Amino acid sequence: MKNVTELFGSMVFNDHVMRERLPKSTYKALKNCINQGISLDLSIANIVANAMKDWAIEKGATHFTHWFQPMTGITAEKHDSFISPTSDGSIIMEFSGKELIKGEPDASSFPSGGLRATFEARGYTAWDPTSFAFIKDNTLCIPTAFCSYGGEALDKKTPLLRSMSALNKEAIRILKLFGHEDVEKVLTTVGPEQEYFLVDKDLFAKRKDLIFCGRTLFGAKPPKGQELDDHYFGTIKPKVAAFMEELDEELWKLGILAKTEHNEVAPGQHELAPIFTTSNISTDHNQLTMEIMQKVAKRHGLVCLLHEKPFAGVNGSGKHNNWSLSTDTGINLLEPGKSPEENAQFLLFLAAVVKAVDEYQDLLRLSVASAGNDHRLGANEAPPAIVSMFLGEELTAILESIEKDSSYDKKAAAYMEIGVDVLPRFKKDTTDRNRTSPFAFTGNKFEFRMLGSALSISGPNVILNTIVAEALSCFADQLESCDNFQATIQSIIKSTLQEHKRIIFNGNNYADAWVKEAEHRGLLNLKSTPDALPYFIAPKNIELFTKHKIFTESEIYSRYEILLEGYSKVLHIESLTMIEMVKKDIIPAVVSYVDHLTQAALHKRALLSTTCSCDLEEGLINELSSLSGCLYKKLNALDECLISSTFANEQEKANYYKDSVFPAMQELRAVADEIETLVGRTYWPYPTYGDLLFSL
Ligand SMILES: NC(=O)CC[C@H](N)C(=O)O
Repeated sequence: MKNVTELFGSMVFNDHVMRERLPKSTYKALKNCINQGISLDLSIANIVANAMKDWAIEKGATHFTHWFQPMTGITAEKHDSFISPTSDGSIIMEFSGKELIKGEPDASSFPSGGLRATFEARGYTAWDPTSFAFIKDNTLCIPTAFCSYGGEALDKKTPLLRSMSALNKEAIRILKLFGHEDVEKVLTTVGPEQEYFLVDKDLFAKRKDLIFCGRTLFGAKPPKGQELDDHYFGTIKPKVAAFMEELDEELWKLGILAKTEHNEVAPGQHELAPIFTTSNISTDHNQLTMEIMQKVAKRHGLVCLLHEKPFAGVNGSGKHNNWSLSTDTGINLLEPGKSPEENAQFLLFLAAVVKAVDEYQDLLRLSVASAGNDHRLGANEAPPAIVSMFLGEELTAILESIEKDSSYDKKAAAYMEIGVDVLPRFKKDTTDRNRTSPFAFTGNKFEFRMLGSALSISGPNVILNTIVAEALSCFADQLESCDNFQATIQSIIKSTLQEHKRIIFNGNNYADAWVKEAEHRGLLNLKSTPDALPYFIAPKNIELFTKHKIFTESEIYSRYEILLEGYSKVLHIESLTMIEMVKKDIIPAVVSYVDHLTQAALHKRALLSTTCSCDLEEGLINELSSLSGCLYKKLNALDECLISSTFANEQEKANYYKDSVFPAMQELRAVADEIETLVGRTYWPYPTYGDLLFSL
């Protein structure tokens, strides 16, 4: 029996360890820097670094690294040992404050989107003391931000921290008006539900598409998929349970709040949900969770697929981002209150989210845009590409009553004397969860469901924090200069509803009627990544980001370029993989099988002359010959698509991949999948969908 309380955080230089190991004054100074966001004095950093090193060495560490999140969407690390030579030929183990605070990795091979000239290859990593250092693979990892020589953010952490501080600033303005003088900080919190697939390692190794692209590029539909709904919450198979047990242990050691695990809807699909924590730590933890899932899976003879749509025809994998706001005094600002005054505050924050989501639906959409997620959105329990909000019937009715100046219900009358007469008291929303909604209110938080499973949660949370900060800032401007606080709140909520209620939709987001209705309401329907990304550089969005100091204009352009480039590159790699699979494996398989059938027919004929029927062989030979002719044509068409012309810019290139390359890939796949259904098992070069999905 493991002692989970002892295990938990045992590899983290957390607050508990700091208090234990640092001199009181150093601890206090460090905490002060963390809380106030000010930089650490070198003399203090030296003491912290030394204590960290001693602690890490005791735990078996030999190296340290600045652990950062470049714009690849994954993490990066460069290990340095603690050794330092002495004059007598031996070594001592050293780690200085300077090494803790700042690193200078060569940044030249990370995507920078033009932010870093090649002659300025250096980048800086700077310690983020709001996220604890930890030990992974005998290396002390120091969470850091990563920026260019000129100071521009080259990573995913820096903008997230900036967005958290923007939201803090604006939320505090509002809270002061409500009399919360004791609140010093408002933090955004996130709990990301991580979905993933597990497949057998040996089967994985036989599929180039899984190896190179993380998803199947071919595969005929198996006789059984998820039709019977028998996998969702089903008994966890022993092999998977053993994986989950070790995964939990590894995550707990790193202080990751792994809480819930279950089988998901698709066969072979699972989910791990942590307890929420501040957005910054949650983002670090989610990156670690994805990394450790993949490592632990290998130790169990499995491969963990984080792709958003590894298999066509069954559910994809998402990462539902449960987002909320809370104060350092412990108030969840998205929790409906018990009194009308509390509800006035709640409804104001809610209105800010409504305004934010409607005004910046383009940014929310593009924050989840990737080649992988394009396959997922709009089907199999994943939300569609049209951003809308689900508030549930009760909350919607309350907001409507405010908008129309009508009483919500009779019970509300009891609270009229308080002066916020149409801001009634109400219970937590109890309506059913709507799985098709991209952005659903779930009682005391919003579940942003559009995120794909492989995505760093940084991007979507940067957007969420920033757009809500902007809405709160508008409200604060009005409230700070008004004469009648309560009347102004009411009018803000009312006008917000009038202007933005088009974004609220509680119905079925999959229905064709919704697509039409959404269009009628003027909502965006950005179906693909290249359709969504240009909104990054829309003037209103540049203004938003620069106003709140989230991104400079050049940082915005760099991200836009990187994302576009990433999209085209993924499709290019997928196309090349398809071509290789068809040429090297699928064609030889069909040819052999047809030859086998031909030989069989010839042998029959030789033995029994014309009396024997060769209908089966002839039928299959004919069918396969015609399909393989078609396959060859589609293969050449895709091949030709890739001998591309030059493009004026990355947008044009991404559009080309979407409009020309992608359809050619789909057409090639369709023919190959049909061929797969006809070719004998021993001839087919790959494990089938049935093998992959039901192997554990
Ligand atoms: N049951 C569920 O929550 C399914 C979610 C779904 N897998 C998605 O892609 O978002």
